[in-house]
Amino acid sequence: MDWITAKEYEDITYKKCDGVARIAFNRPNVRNAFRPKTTAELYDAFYDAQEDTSIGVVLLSAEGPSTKDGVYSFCSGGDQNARGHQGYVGEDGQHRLNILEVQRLIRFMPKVVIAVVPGWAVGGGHSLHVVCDMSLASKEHAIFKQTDADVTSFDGGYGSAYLAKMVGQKKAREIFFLGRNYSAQEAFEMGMVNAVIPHDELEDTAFEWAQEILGKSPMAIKMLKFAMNLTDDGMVGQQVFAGEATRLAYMTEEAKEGRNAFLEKRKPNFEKKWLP
Ligand SMILES: CC(C)(COP(=O)(O)OP(=O)(O)OC[C@H]1O[C@@H](n2cnc3c(N)ncnc32)[C@H](O)[C@@H]1OP(=O)(O)O)[C@@H](O)C(=O)NCCC(=O)NCCSC(=O)CCC(=O)c1ccccc1C(=O)O
Repeated sequence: MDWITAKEYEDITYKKCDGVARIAFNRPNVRNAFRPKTTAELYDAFYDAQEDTSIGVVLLSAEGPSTKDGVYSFCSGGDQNARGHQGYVGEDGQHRLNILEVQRLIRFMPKVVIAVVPGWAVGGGHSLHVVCDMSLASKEHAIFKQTDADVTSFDGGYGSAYLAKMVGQKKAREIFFLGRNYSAQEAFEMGMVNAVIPHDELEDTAFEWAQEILGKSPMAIKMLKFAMNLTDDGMVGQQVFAGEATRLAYMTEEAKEGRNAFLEKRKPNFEKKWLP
């Protein structure tokens, strides 16, 4: 693959190649924990990928391993060193909880987002893989773990409630209440990982999955993602789906007549096309 750096950041890497964007955590020595700078950079890169019409699939991955001990990680959640009294403290001294904005962008963007999990996926890092459309995990190194209840944190949205839709209520409660480690194979058997891949093939496989998706109809993929989100996302899910339906309606002759009639200050002529 001929990855081209799309933008330079401090806490993440951001590259593009053949319709695929790869956004990767780049703090491997702290198991890719995120601080406010990281979440701001993630949001910026995801937004760029959303707006780039040449991009259809985004891989959320991670650089590594740690130069300290050779351990691989996807993300270990919020950086506990940056955690202050009311959130995570950025360089400007403000306390923020803005990983949830990143989650919403992943959830609502009209492109497929695949979590590529090379190692630890823990706490808020676990929630991030849950909110992605699909997850691929390293056979040898991926470990899934929820530590929220150890550090008085609780992702009460996609990280837990949506996880429960995925793996079932009893299993989701076990994951959160006991905080155990689960292998890639166990995560696959629970239904929260799509495939277990030999570590050396993980990134190539993710790229191949992305290329398969890119061969499909962009409109159909987008509408399918939004349709599958809809029932779990309530009125916002309906809004996102209906927004795309409105775009489709705009493309009809009927919509053009409505717009033209307004601009020409006349009554619209909809030609009585009430389809059965
Ligand atoms: C991930 C571990 C299980 C890995 O264990 P191990 O392999 O033994 O490595 P360690 O020796 O523990 O770690 C190596 C090195 O990394 C540092 N480190 C690891 N994780 C973090 C972290 N999260 N923050 C800061 N530093 C970290 C560790 O200190 C070591 O450093 P050395 O200097 O080398 O000693 C294990 O590391 C582990 O359990 N990590 C902590 C996992 C955790 O509890 N994460 C936080 C969960 S809460 C969360 O993620 C916030 C969620 C959230 O963001 C949110 C939720 C709801 C609403 C809003 C928000 C929001 O926006 O904030």
